[in-house]
Amino acid sequence: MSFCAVAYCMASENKILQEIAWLRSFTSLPILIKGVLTAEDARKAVEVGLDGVIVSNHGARQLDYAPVAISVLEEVVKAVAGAVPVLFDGGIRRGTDIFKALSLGAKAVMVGRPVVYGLAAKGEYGVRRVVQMLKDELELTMALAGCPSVNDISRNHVSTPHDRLRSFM
Ligand SMILES: Cc1cc2nc3c(=O)[nH]c(=O)nc-3n(C[C@H](O)[C@H](O)[C@H](O)COP(=O)(O)O)c2cc1C
Repeated sequence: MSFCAVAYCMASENKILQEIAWLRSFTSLPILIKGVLTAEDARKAVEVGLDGVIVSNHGARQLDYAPVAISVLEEVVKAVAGAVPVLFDGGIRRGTDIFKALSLGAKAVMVGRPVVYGLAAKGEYGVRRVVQMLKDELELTMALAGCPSVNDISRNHVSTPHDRLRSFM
C-alpha cells in the first residue's frame, strides 16, 4: 500500500488544513495522519477529509507519558466508525502483537525498530527476515486461534484490562 503520512504534532487546525491542501496539490496518493491518540483527533481527521489515521505515539520517542498506543486503539477505531482505515504502530515485535492490533480493529500495522534491527544485523536480508518472521508468526497465531483469514480475527479474540475489570462489576 502506498500513502503519505503526515506526522501530527499538536499543530493548529488551520495549519493542518493548509498542510493537507499543500500535500494534495502535488499527490493523488491517499493522505493518512500519524500520531493520533484520541477519539477527538480521529473524528477531526475524518472531518477534514483525511484518508486514514495511524494510531501511534511515534514509538514513545516524543513525549514522555503519552498514552501507550495499543491502549487507545479501540477508542480510535470506535470514533472513526469505519469511515476510513485505522492503522497502528508501536511495540509490534511478534505476530501475536499484530494479531492483537487487528482484533482491536486496526486494518494494518506498521513497524519501526524491528526492521532497523534487521537492517543493522544483516542488511537487506535482515529486513526481509524480520518481515517474514512477523508474517510466519501471525499465520501461526491465526491457525492456533482458528482464523483462516485476517477477516476472521475479531474483538472476541482478545481480552483487555478493561474487559477484565468489567467482568468483576
Ligand atoms: C530512529 C527512529 C526515528 C524515527 N523518526 C520518526 C520521524 O521522523 N517521524 C515520525 O513520525 N516517526 C518517527 N519514528 C517513529 C516510527 O515512525 C514509528 O512510529 C515507531 O518506530 C513505531 O514503533 P516501534 O519502533 O516500536 O515499531 C522514528 C522511530 C525511530 C526508531
